Amino acid sequence: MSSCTTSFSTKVSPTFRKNDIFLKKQMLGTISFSSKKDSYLGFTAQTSSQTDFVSAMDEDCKLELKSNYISDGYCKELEIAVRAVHMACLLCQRVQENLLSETSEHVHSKEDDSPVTIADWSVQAIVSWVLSEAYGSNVSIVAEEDVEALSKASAAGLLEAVVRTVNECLADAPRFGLKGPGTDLDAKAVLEAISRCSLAGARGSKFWVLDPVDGTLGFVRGDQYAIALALIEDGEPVLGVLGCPNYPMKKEWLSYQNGYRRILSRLSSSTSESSDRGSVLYARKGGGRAWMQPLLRGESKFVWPNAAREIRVSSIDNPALATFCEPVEKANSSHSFTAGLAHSVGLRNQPLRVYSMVKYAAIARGDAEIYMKFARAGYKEKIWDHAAGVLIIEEAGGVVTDAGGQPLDFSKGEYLEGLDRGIIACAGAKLHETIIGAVDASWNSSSL
Ligand SMILES: Nc1ncnc2c1ncn2[C@@H]1O[C@H](COP(=O)(O)OS(=O)(=O)O)[C@@H](OP(=O)(O)O)[C@H]1O
Ligand SMILES: [Mg+2]
Ligand SMILES: [Mg+2]
Ligand SMILES: [Mg+2]
Repeated sequence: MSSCTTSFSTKVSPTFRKNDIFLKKQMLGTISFSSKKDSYLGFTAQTSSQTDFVSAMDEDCKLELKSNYISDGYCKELEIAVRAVHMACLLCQRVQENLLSETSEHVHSKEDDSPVTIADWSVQAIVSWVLSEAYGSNVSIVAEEDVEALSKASAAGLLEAVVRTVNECLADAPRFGLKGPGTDLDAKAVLEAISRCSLAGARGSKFWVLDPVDGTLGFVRGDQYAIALALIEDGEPVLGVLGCPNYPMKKEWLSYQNGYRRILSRLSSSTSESSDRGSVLYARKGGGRAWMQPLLRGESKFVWPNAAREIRVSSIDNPALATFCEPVEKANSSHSFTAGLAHSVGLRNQPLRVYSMVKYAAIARGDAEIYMKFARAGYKEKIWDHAAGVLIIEEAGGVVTDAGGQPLDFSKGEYLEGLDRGIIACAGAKLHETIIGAVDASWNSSSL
């Protein structure tokens, strides 16, 4: 992604021609004419910098493109977010391999008994540091982890491991076309980077949302997990990046359940296969397009830029042929309710139980058609568990709502307030309607 492509249309004089733009825009790379209907001209523009593009168009062409471009843009933000997530994926792969080989690393329990590891804190530090370098230390980020446990005197060894992991990862920054810190970050700088990501520190209507490791349980069990970064503006995700370090470009290994650990250890010892071990998905709001990149190999000389492939949701709309995903843990979503619902709509395939937002990735990539999550009454879904996945599915052609058919509301702080019963993501509107109808039909007789 050394440059960014954006599409838009604008009203111009009927005599305006493609060459008028080409002649004046050498600095922009290419602008190609896509359609001319009445007095509207469609463009696809490739540019390396949002600012160049906007100012050049204004100056030379006298077109009012500024607001158009900015609302369709997020070009620079996406570029940085994708690179930060790639770095985070490699960090997590290294930590997970260490966990699996049972050498050193620690898994801790939070107050709600959920796990947290050095990968969760380290990724949060990395992403926070990269975004702060790009946008200043006032950048607004809301993320899952805090530094309470890490700052205790008894956690000195843990903090040391996090600082070491962060610095190892930042040393790799130039491979991703990013500038590293020059000298290693000390513990204070790492703690600062982590604690900067708080709801209290999120100013204004535009902020980043980060789940440094989603599906930490899957991560510590040597299975699927994701790194999820999104940008929210005016209550809606406008950019989403999902790093899936154990979800290769090829889909086969996704459905390999019961024994993922063995697959992983084989992959890490095999150079040819490990080159296709993970993927990073991303999208910007409004373009109707989403992409996927292979993860760079940890040890190789392969450097940025990385090639991307466009992804699209599945075209299957017949429940009998569809596959549905759901959380692995019964405690996180009712398996009995979805089993009844699956039966009622004629879903025949076994549910694909996968940890983390990899479920959203599976729908966006066309590897499954339906994702359902019905948490127990009283549980409030967090924005970082959904923002990136929702946008990527929508831009890849899918539909995501609550069980009442309403869009998820990212405008009320840390939680998805007002969520009706559960979350339903589908490859298309027809399947979505079917599932929503079935939830209504079976809800009252359920014990949820
Ligand atoms: N009780 C309860 N109900 C519903 N959801 C909960 C619950 N507790 C936690 N969480 C959140 O679920 C996130 C993991 O979701 P998954 O879909 O990966 O679930 S599962 O691990 O496959 O069962 C997980 O995200 P991470 O903490 O990032 O792993 C939690 O935010
Ligand atoms: Mg967690
Ligand atoms: Mg999560
Ligand atoms: Mg998490």
